[in-house]
Amino acid sequence: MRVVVEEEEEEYPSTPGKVKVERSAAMSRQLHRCFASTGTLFLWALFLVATTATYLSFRSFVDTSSSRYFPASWGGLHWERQIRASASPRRPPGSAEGAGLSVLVTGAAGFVGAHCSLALRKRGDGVVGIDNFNSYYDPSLKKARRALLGSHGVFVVEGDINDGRLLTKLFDVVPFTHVLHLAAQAGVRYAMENPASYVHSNIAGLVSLLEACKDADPQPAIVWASSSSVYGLNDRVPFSESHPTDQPASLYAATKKAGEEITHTYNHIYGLSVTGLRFFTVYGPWGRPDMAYFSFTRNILQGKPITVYRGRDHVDLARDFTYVDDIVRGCLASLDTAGRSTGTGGKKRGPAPYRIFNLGNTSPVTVPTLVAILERYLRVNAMKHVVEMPGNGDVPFTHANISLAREQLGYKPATSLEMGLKKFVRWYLSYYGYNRGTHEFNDHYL
Ligand SMILES: O=C(O)[C@H]1O[C@H](OP(=O)(O)OP(=O)(O)OC[C@H]2O[C@@H](n3ccc(=O)[nH]c3=O)[C@H](O)[C@@H]2O)[C@H](O)[C@@H](O)[C@@H]1O
Repeated sequence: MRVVVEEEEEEYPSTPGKVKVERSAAMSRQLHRCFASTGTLFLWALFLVATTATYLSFRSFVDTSSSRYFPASWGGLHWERQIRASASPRRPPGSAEGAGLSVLVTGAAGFVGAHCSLALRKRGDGVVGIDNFNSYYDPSLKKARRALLGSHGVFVVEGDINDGRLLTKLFDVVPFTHVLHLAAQAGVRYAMENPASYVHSNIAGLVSLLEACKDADPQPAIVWASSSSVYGLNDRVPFSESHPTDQPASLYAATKKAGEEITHTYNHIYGLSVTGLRFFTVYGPWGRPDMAYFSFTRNILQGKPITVYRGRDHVDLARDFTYVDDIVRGCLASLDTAGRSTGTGGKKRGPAPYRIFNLGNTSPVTVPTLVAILERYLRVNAMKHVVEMPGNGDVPFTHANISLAREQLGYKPATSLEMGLKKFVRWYLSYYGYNRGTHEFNDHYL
């Protein structure tokens, strides 16, 4: 305050004689002050520009961080037209099954994803797929599945479910009625080699997808793939949905169990309709090369040994192997009975369904029996290395109780392992070709 008063006195001198000298001194002081204040202003301006630039670049980082990690192979008017066309239901007017669904299928170039997408398309539903075509197993098989889907009018976007911008865009372009979420890092034993990939796909990817779903308007109903592995060390058989699932035996199982809890949260807070399906060792044509039935077939045909795990006390391992067509019927029935999500704009408007079902075959078969069936169809004896099951996340057996799915979904598995493997082997030979000079194929059984 004092300083201001003194300055005012200097600017307006009370003694006229002193004016000239004092004025020039004052002017120089004023100039100096002016420069000083311009300097301050300049500094402030610089500071503001820098802050704005930092803010803008932060915003643009937040906005585009996903596209930095996921190079954009999507977008544009043509792309949007393809998405809309693929998502449009084509059921005949007045169809008994209603107007048709519009389904976003994640993991559409995967084994179950491709089968479900085709089945949905064949009955007239709209389907858009998304898949990141990762190299967990041969991506050329995924591309072949995509080509098959393309020939039936199903468009598959190459992208990752962790790419929030892509998901938001998809929901902007299409008001999907349902999401069939099958994208995941699968495989029980691989989790020891690459644990981060399970967290990336099965946890972070799931949350990213749920975020997009809860923000979408309308919110879709979600049907997604959990796993029989959530039963972990449970030894009550057959496995029922009411049994505890708090003792997973692998990180894979733990991420699927976490998925069940995470989806429950989104159902509770945002009113998303959620159906979790516990698949039991799904197999069939166009299957996954990392699974035992597939890799055994390949090795047997190539004359390479196979490793057969055995449980403690020489007890054979057993699985409730479930044929893919049965699983597809369970998935479609789940979509049809899902019930609506209730939220809009991220806000819950009322309670929404939260369901969990086992989808198994209800008749476990031992691994040696699986091998024997393959040997019979392939007419080649396998070179078997029988080793004790390593402590790598495997469980000794699985067996589904499917009463709940039967009652609520009308689910009724219809394919025995014998029948299903016959179809698988036929597909395998037609897809990969067969060297008749080396191994004669047993047509009698096929
Ligand atoms: O039911 C499920 O939820 C799971 O089913 C399969 O997991 P898994 O049952 O372990 O299927 P495979 O990897 O095909 O193994 C089948 C059986 O063959 C045995 N096996 C596997 C590989 C091998 O080299 N030797 C061998 O004896 C396994 O121990 C197991 O008992 C899938 O790989 C999982 O993605 C899925 O979630």
